[in-house]
Amino acid sequence: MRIVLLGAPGSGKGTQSKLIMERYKVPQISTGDLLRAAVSAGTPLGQQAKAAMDAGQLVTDDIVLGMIRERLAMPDTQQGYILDGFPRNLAQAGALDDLLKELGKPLDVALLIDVDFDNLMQRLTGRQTCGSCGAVFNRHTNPSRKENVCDVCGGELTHRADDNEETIGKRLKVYEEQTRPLVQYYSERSLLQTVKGEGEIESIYKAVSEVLESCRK
Ligand SMILES: Nc1ncnc2c1ncn2[C@@H]1O[C@H](COP(=O)(O)OP(=O)(O)O)[C@@H](O)[C@H]1O
Repeated sequence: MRIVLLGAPGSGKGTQSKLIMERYKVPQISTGDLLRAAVSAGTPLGQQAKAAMDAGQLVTDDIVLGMIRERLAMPDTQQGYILDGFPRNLAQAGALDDLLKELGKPLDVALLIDVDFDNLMQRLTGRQTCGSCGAVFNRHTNPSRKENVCDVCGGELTHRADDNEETIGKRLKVYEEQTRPLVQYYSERSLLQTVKGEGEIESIYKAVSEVLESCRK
């Protein structure tokens, strides 16, 4: 199944992607993760991308499209994939359509995880990630947890470089201006499905999997 996951920063796309990946055995392709890996490896591409990422702006379409083109040529995407954080604007969506036309493998669904603005802000400002095992926590929603210690492995919790209040505001603005138009784009192509991304992770995932099952038929 070929899935585009849409949603603002903090909407839970990454969390839901991982659950979908386990169930459907398709890889999650996160342009954010690919870019962060390039930045920490210090590749030329990473060096180019870093400034835009730190400022909460989008990295240029050329860089991101090159990465996606390479990734979709890998054999593990034959049975499908989850695109998480891509496309992020109309130009990227058009380029993705062209690429998939070339490959003869169109998308099955664009799934929007819909979360209110206030909720997003709270989630993003409290987000902490374990440096050892990658688990994600929120100090607003589980304040009883020991400060900066991972519940899963005891590792140290860190903030993502772009999870500070100023950058968060910019990322949400970029989402509103550049990414939200994709909702209409996919709706016009009869590919859009929406689930509410508030409440328990498991109940959101239940709604997500119901949508995906209905798309498989
Ligand atoms: N498809 C993309 N196009 C341009 N820039 C991107 C794309 N995906 C990720 N980025 C860059 O990486 C940053 C982090 O992306 P991501 O991990 O998806 O974050 P978020 O949690 O804000 O959705 C973005 O703010 C942006 O600078």
